[in-house]
Order: sequence, then C-alpha cells, then structure tokens
Amino acid sequence: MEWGAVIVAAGRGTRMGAADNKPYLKLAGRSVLAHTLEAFELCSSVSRVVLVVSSGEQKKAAEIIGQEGYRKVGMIIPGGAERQDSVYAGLSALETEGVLVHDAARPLVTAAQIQACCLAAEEHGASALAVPVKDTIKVSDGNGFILATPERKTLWSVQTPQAFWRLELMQAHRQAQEEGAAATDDAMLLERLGRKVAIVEGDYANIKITTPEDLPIAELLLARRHGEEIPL
Ligand SMILES: Nc1ccn([C@@H]2O[C@H](COP(=O)(O)OP(=O)(O)OP(=O)(O)O)[C@@H](O)[C@H]2O)c(=O)n1
Ligand SMILES: C[C@](O)(CO)[C@H](O)COP(=O)(O)O
Repeated sequence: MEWGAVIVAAGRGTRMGAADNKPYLKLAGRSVLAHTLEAFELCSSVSRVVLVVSSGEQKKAAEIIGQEGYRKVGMIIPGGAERQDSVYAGLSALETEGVLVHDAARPLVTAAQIQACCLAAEEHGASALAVPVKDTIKVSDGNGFILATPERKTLWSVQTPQAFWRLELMQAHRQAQEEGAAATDDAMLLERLGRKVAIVEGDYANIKITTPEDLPIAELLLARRHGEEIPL
C-alpha cells in the first residue's frame, strides 16, 4: 500500500507565546519542523509528504527543507483556521491510498512509530498512536466539582501519527463539516461514524510542543535518545 503523510504546521502557537511559530523554534540546534520531517524521511513506508503551513510561512518552511535536503516533501500548502481545516487541505493535495496525519509540533516521533501506524491501519482500517494515561482522570460537572472518575485502564492519551485510508478520512471530514462537528484529532471523525480505529501503543516521549516548558523537556528527551549524559 502506498502511504503519504500530511504534516500540519499551520497553527498559531498561542499557548507557546513565542515570537516565532512553533515549527520554526530551535530544538537541539535544529528547527522543530526539521526534527519532525526527518522521521518521515527515514520511514521507508512513506513515499510522499504534504506540509501544511500558515500563510506567509511557505518560504521559511521551504528553506528548512532545502537546507536539510529532505526529498519527500512534494508540496507546501497553506492551512486553515482550525487544525481540521489544515488537515483537510493536506488530504486534498495527496493522491496516495493511505494517509498518515501528523502534528509538526510532535518532533520526537520515530520512523518505527510511523511504520507501526501504517501496519496497524493496513490490518484494521485505521490506527492512532497513543499511550496509557498515568494519572487518575476526573470528569467535571462544569461547575468546579467532580462528576465522575472513568476507569483508568480504559483511558489512552492519543498522539499523532494517525493512519487512515485517505478517501475514507476525506469523506469523514466532509461529513463532519456538513454536520458542524469539530474534532481535535482525526480518529474522532471516524469514531463518530462508528468505524474502528486501532490503538498503537507509542511512547511518552512523543510529546506535543505546546507550552514553553515543553522545549527543554523535548531537548532532554532527545539527548536521552542519543545516549548523551543528561546534566541534572
Ligand atoms: N489551524 C491550525 C491549527 C493547528 N495546526 C497544527 O496542528 C498541530 C497541533 O496543534 P497545536 O499544538 O494546538 O498548535 P497551535 O494551534 O499552533 O497552538 P495553540 O493552540 O497554542 O495556538 C500543530 O502542529 C499545529 O501547527 C494547523 O496546522 N492548523
Ligand atoms: C491531534 C492531537 O495531537 C492529539 O493529541 C491533538 O489533539 C492536537 O492538538 P490540539 O492542541 O488539540 O490542537
């Protein structure tokens, strides 16, 4: 099966509050985007990547790809107001049978994780990388009180990549648009149609760079991956 990837980098980085948008921030001497794209370059299952960026950032993204010599990024296109819009724009620009959707803001993803998502989706139709939740999670009543405690062993914290048959995911996106359904990840769009999405157990290190403290944490995780001594 031929796999393409949509990497969404068109967010605003509001919670990071930095002068530069998250994909262009430095992580261990390289941009967050360079780290993310490298994993897809190294994954032999992926033949093509569409990068979705904020308007006005296409040149900046192209410079990084040129400097790093990445060969799979066939297109850099502008995203939309919400993540869901950016993903849909990317899906429309690909032609592969299978698609992986990944956040540019998850630079610690590995080629092995991407490959595992492809294999699980080939077997089960769709898949998402996730890790078991470590904390006890509470549901609030919306008024500052606890309403319920879901059983922890059923809870997973979902990450990206998530893998799908591209046309099926596009159809799920169109249906959600028509019905005004918003989703914070793509698996949700299939779930709401009653389709099964397989969980691929990932790694706690595949964090999403969201707030300022995530950058030094990501640096430590990268150093650990490369076997470097971590100063305490
Ligand atoms: N309209 C959007 C919103 C988000 N994203 C991408 O979706 C991923 C996950 O989003 P998040 O981490 O929330 O990024 P931001 O939207 O940039 O952050 P914030 O919500 O703090 O503004 C990121 O790679 C981001 O670039 C996107 O492509 N288009
Ligand atoms: C898709 C995602 O990475 C799953 O954890 C996440 O939902 C996207 O991030 P956001 O902060 O909700 O935009």
